[in-house]
Amino acid sequence: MTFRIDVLTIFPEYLAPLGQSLLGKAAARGLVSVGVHDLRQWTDDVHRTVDDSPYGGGPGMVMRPEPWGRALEAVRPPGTRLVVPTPAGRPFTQAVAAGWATEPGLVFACGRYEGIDQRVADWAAEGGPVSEVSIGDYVLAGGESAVLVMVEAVTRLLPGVVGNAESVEFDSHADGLLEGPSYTRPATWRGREVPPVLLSGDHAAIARWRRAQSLRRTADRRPDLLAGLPDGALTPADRAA
Ligand SMILES: COc1ccc2nc(C(=O)O)sc2c1
Repeated sequence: MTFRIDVLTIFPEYLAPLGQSLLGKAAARGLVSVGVHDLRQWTDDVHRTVDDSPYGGGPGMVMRPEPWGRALEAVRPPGTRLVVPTPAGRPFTQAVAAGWATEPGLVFACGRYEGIDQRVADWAAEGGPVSEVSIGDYVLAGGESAVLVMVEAVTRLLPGVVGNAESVEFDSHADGLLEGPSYTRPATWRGREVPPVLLSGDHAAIARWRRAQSLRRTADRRPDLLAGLPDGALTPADRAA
């Protein structure tokens, strides 16, 4: 089953990286298909206008609803989730990415200026799920960077995209915790040793050590993740770590 991604933007060249590396290989293998569309195709004036002044006054410009309505009618398969990156969105998380990866595809609407007329998302909700999401507590100039982030997070979870499926399973956030430290050769580098347990061949001890490191790093860097774990996620051994 090919996962279909469509992106609507006034800066299609910004999404060129979607054709590279991991996603490029996945597309070449038919796992993913990507369409990037210039919103101005659906404008209705000689100047190809996509923005206008905000009702009620205020700084900046708002993206007009008409081009978006026509573009979404042309591009969005019925029932497909519409994702609208916005600083006012719900958090985009690994769990959200995992959920979206089980769907047939996604359509992304990249805002610019002060955002898209709210009636577009409200109207689009009549034709399928709409997710207004943010990739973090900072403000970008537009949705394009956020789309690159979200497309990468989602597509790497699709079956067959990442070579070693196990590596996805042990990613940071995959189990709600941060990944612990990783090491490779040489065993000693500039006077620094690799933790001996990793050279011991004792796989049970290595697994315990890695879990303890993951818990310690999460408690230190992201205590909010620990607080958000479901009941029973931490074993007695975890609590003793
Ligand atoms: C106008 O469109 C925007 C502007 C800023 C912005 N910032 C985002 C974020 O996720 O931080 S998404 C997004 C979309």
